[in-house]
Amino acid sequence: MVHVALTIAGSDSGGGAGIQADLKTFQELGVFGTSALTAVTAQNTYGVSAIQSMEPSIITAQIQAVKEDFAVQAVKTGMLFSAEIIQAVAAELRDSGIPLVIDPVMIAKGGASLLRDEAVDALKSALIPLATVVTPNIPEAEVLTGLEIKSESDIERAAEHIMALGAQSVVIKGGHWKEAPFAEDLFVGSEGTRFSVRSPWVDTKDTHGTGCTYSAALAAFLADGESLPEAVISAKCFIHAAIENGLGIGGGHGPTNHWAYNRKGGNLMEGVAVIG
Ligand SMILES: Nc1ncnc2c1ncn2[C@@H]1O[C@H](COP(=O)(O)OP(=O)(O)OP(=O)(O)O)[C@@H](O)[C@H]1O
Ligand SMILES: Cc1ncc(COP(=O)(O)O)c(N)n1
Repeated sequence: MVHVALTIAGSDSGGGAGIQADLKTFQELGVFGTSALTAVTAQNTYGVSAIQSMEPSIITAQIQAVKEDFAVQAVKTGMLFSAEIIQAVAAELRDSGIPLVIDPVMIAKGGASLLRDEAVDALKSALIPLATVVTPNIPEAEVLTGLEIKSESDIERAAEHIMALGAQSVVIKGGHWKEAPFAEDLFVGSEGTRFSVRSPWVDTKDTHGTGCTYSAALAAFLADGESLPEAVISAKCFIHAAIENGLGIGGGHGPTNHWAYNRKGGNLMEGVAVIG
């Protein structure tokens, strides 16, 4: 049976992040990708030059159209931009019973804001409580928790804080913590499940869309029936292969390689280790 996943996210004209990255990832992982577009960005590997968000009503209509026709097995959210959009998305996902990956996208690599400041409260109160898993990077975890993250114990404290907002589990991604010996993500789940997944650092500027690609892979592996801890490990393998085999296109922060995982045979743990 073909599994179906839904991404609710913004468009990146440059194709490396956003809904484009999500659909490429779903496709590579054999999951049928559907989408609800929240915003259009004019964007390339140098940055974002314009943003136009969608009316909440057309976002609601897209989600309903997909849900009415398909048995959606996992949903991921990316760029949501405003409190109104977050409320509209939350209304459609509440009580849906579908595993939900929330990537709390806030700032694009070039510095553009993809979430209005006043929308952070809505994210925390309306959407995060619905999450199967929330996947902040370290700056996003700082905004969500109000904590300054400077150490491993700060990362653990931030994870607990996000769980206290009502999320079932959290992955704090370590891609921005360059002083750490590994690119290491911490998973904290219900009933005390806790482990880290690490890979060697890849020395590259081509990391545009890593967060989107990672959370889309996590949703795809969940749609495919993996348990949450399994999907967290598999998604790390997918993103590590994608970063390690960069495409070398674009003059700024280039996209990652969505083909790499399968071209290297899929289901690979190469370089990835689970700790704890
Ligand atoms: N240079 C790198 N080498 C290896 N792994 C990396 C590197 N950069 C990020 N990662 C991994 O990529 C995934 C995404 O992490 P990151 O913290 O970069 O997310 P993000 O900040 O949401 O993405 P972006 O910076 O593109 O917005 C994580 O699994 C992280 O460990
Ligand atoms: C439309 C859109 N959505 C999300 C991101 C962030 O990308 P990421 O955090 O994956 O690099 C982006 N640059 N553009």
